[in-house]
Formats: sequence, structure tokens, C-alpha cells
Amino acid sequence: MTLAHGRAACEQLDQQDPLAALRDEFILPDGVIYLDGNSLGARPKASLQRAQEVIAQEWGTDLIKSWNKAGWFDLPSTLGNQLAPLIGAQADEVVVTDSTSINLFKAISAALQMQSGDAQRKVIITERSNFPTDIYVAEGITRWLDRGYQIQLIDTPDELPQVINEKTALVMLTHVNYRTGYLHDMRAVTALIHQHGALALWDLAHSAGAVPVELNAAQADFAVGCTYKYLNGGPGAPAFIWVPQRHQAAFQHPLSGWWGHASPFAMQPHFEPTANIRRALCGTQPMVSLALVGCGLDIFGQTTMQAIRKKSLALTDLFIALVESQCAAHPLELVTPRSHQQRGSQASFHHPHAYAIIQALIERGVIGDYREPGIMRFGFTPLYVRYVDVWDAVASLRDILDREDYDLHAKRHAVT
Ligand SMILES: Cc1ncc(COP(=O)(O)O)c(C=O)c1O
Ligand SMILES: Nc1ccccc1C(=O)C[C@H](N)C(=O)O
Repeated sequence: MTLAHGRAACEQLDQQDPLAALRDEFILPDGVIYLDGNSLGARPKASLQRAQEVIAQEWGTDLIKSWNKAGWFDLPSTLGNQLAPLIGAQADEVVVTDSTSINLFKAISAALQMQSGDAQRKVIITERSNFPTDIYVAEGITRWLDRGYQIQLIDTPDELPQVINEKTALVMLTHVNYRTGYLHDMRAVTALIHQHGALALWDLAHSAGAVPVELNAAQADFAVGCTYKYLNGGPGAPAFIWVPQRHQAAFQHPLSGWWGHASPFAMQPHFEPTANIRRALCGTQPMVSLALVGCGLDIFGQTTMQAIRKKSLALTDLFIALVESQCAAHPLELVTPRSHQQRGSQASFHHPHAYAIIQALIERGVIGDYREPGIMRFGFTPLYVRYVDVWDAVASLRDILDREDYDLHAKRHAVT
């Protein structure tokens, strides 16, 4: 079977797919091909019943008792422990809490604090192409501290070895780039960062549940990430933060709310951080939303990240090959690395009319998204995307391009 066998070959791949049955765990509307799980994951079927249970039973009937009885108070750690194996972390190293932006704030502040004994380490290195919130939060911290911290933006990963030095306090990278899908070699980059005495903070927003991650094996220092993308936790679901055992005692951040206290219900007038990962917590969590994260994580119990990675690469390989063969007459330019070692679970193409084309695709039920400048972005979640979806998505794309069936004056929505 080759591509020349067309859609039938894709059907056969679906029949042989060891993950095929997992699609049944999700609700996906008829007629929709969902290639945007890198922005908002699809809904696990179980989440509706779980929401009903939390609202009707745990909140409605059990009321305040649920903080103990339903495990609400422990839930950030319970879910963190469930997530840990997916990112190469140990138990008691992860909590699911707050947003990625807020967790970035905690991790960056703690890292700067840990480096503050060395007065010359004043530089945070990150990529110009990093997701903006990462850069913005670092800017907010440096401006607010007003102690001469600087942010140095690099334009390509290759620049890191040239710019990192004894003045670098922290290198903050997103493991898989949100726009291009470029995947860093976490182990090699972390080793380089450590050679220079700096700390390594990884944003796993586009990695957790998408690619195998080995935080402890890579000796990373801190990590944060979303649960609403590849982990299918739900819109705005709380994010996570990982602090390895070896850094927990030194991990201090300024959002020292009562949930991070050694004994929150002692109601002491001074903050004393708890000894464990719960010092990364701040305050009360949104329980309805937090509970649904478990439904997304449960599905991962039925497979492995290796199986997911295998299918992810097959899906992106197929998509890239089909776009390049079927749409060869059009000015599409792949911005995602071809090399498997450097590719996350997405494929992005540049086209001068990318926004209008994405809108036309969405109208036909093929959901991807648009990112500046001129990039059509397609995310592949192996738990529910089929090989035939890839075939059908490219057929729609080709048809739209061949007929120029898109509106160049398409209205720009607030969310693209
Ligand atoms: C790399 C990265 N970091 C962070 C975020 C989001 O942060 P938050 O959930 O705080 O909006 C995203 C996407 O929204 C992202 O792609
Ligand atoms: N949280 C969102 C809310 C609204 C719209 C998009 C998002 C995203 O997550 C975007 C994603 N981080 C991205 O890689 O572009």
C-alpha cells in the first residue's frame, strides 16, 4: 500500500491502527475533521458525567464535605501524580493548578531567586518565536524586580551555544514551538545550559500528551504546561508545574498563598512553605474544571506515549506528503521540520492567503487554525485523528486552493 492507493490505503491504516479504538472515548461532531487539538483538545465522553457528578453530588449534595470526602483538596497533587509518567516525572513532583502563565511566573521567579547568589547572572535567554505569554511574563518579572535583569531573545536554536555564558541565569524554552512545531532536543539543550551554570525551564504546552517527554532523564530544572491541548482537559482547564525533588527545598516563589503553606489550616500569620511540591500551589482551585482534567488523563492509561508518538509521526508524515503532492501547484511552504527528531505533533504551512484559506477549511468542517505571520497550523492528536481524516482534509484543502474558493476579505475574528 502506498499513497497511490489513495483513500483506501488510509482506511487500511485505520483498520491496522492500534489506537483506533480510543477515538471512541471522545465526542467529535459528525462532519468535522478536528486538527486543532494543539489549541483545544476534543471532549472526552466521560467529562460530561464527571461534571454532573461534581456539580450534583460533590457540590450539590455533599457541599463543603467534598474538600475531604471527594478529594478536592488533594486533587492538584492527585492529578499531578497521574500526569507525572507522561512527562518523565516522579510522583510528588507535579501539581495541576492555575494557568500556564501563572506557573511560568512562579518558575521564573523561583529560578531567579535560586541564582541570586551569583550577582552577575542577570540574563534570561528565550526564543523570539516563543509563545508570547512566556516572554511577556518574563518581561513582567524583570520590570517589576527592577534589578538589572535582561531578556535576551535568540532567533534560532543554533544561537544558544553562542550567547549562553556565565551571565545567564535561566534559559526558558518551549519544547515544541507553537507555530512551527519545532521540537528541541531537551536532553542535549539542558546539558548545554547546565555546562554554563544556568537553569533550564521547559514549557510543555505542545508536548505533554503529544510527544514522549523525559524531564528527569534530561535533568531539566522546571517545567510548566497546559492540560487543555493534547491532554484534553477542557477549555481553560488548570495547567501544571513540575519541580523535581532535588529543587523542591529551594523552590520559592512570590505567590505564597495559603495552599502552599506547610499547614494551611493552622491559620498562622506568617508564610511557611510546605516541604513538598504543594509549595507551588497558591490558592483555591476551580474544582469543576480541575476534576475534568482527570477524564483526559484517564484515556492515556490505555496506551503509551511511544504508541502515540509513532502514530503522530505517521499522521504528520502523511499530511506533509499529501499536501506537497496534491497541492504542488500552490505557493505552500512547509515551516515544520521534516526530521522526526525535530518535529512535534503538528504541521504548519505558510501561504500568502493563509487566514482566508483556514476560514474556508473551517466552513467545510476541517478545523485548523491561523497564526501570524501567514501560517496555517494543523495539530494531530493520535488519540482521535484518523488517517482518512488526513486524506479528506488534504482533499478539501486542494479543492479550496484549486478553485480559489476562499474570501480574501474574510473577517478577522478575535481568536484566529
Ligand atoms: C507555549 C505556550 N505557553 C503557554 C500558553 C498559554 O498559557 P495560558 O494557558 O496561561 O493562556 C500557550 C497557549 O495558549 C502556549 O502555546
Ligand atoms: N488558550 C487559548 C485560548 C484561546 C485561543 C487559543 C488558545 C491557545 O491555547 C492557543 C495556543 N496556545 C497556541 O499555540 O496558539
